[in-house]
Amino acid sequence: MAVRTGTHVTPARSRIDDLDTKLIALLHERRRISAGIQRDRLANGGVRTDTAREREIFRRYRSEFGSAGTTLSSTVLEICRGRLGAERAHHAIEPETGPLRLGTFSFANCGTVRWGLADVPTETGTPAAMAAALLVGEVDVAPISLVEYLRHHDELLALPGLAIGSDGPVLSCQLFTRGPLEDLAGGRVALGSTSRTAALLATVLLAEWAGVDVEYRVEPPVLADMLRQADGAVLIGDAALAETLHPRPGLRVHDLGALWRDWTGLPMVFAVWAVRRSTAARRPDDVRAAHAVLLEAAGRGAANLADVAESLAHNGLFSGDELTRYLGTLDHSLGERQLAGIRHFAKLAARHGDVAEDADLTFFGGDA
Ligand SMILES: C=C(O[C@@H]1C=C(C(=O)O)C=C[C@H]1O)C(=O)O
Repeated sequence: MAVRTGTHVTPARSRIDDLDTKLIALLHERRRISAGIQRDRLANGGVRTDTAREREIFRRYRSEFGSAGTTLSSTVLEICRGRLGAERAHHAIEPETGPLRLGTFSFANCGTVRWGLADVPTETGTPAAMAAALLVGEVDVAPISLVEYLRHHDELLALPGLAIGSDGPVLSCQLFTRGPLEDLAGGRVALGSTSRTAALLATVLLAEWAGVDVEYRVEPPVLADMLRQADGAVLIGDAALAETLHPRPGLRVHDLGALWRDWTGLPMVFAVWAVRRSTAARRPDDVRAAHAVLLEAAGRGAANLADVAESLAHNGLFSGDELTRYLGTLDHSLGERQLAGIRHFAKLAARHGDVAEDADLTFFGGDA
């Protein structure tokens, strides 16, 4: 189908539409074939999926497209065989020895921990890529979006004392609109595809606090494109921070951490650190050691925020002062108030149908 801009059809756009049509048809075909293979595997007494094979697929996409390839392959697999199910955790491929593989987010929100980790090798990626890597066993201990944790709570354990959140403004989980929130009623909000928690928080806040009914669409996290088709947009990470520190004229920036605290009086936790239950059961001492390394790294980073900020400023996106302010705003703690925030959010999330009623945090070591 051709797309019209003004009165004339753009040939390049119509080629893109053709390609999307073909990609969608290919995905349908892939899903049909995959369903047949899954049926055969189950009929022969096997499990529905083959983790080694899926890892091969992840690697292939990753070698083509980097961390976006990991996200893409996890989405392709999700379309073809359903969500990552409990059965796969038991089949994640895990080395029995050697150091556990640590993950962090590529965003500045992990800057403090990354700086503290210094030479400890880590994998970095977007929250979506890290969630996929943790669930399929490509990393062992990594931060994960709170919503992804809650969706997979029966496969994961959270690490005590470490999170990514805020007790008030967060600066990097934002809803951008042209007018007041009430004006969104009956309109459309684009949700950046890198986000799970902020996206769900925005939908909860708009429905339950602002009382507006809105249509949602997941879009690539590029603000200008998102707002071309929608009245509001949710962004996270460095892109959100940049659009907050240097706002576009005419746009209103609603800080989701601040809205949540105004509404509930509680801090918001956007991500926690987690380990697969299977890894925790098989290598408890190694997980304990990795946990200690992470807590120490976070502490060392927090005690040297100006240096952390300088190291991050080298990428040229933000100044050292901006980063010092941002890193000081983030809350990496996971105490009683943060847990109360998580539980309150989990209840609201369940009401909106995105996480199970019984989803809760279970901690490695059995405490908070
Ligand atoms: C504070 C942040 O929290 C994050 C928000 C996430 C989400 O919305 O799913 C996931 C991980 C964190 O990166 C941020 O993105 O800056």
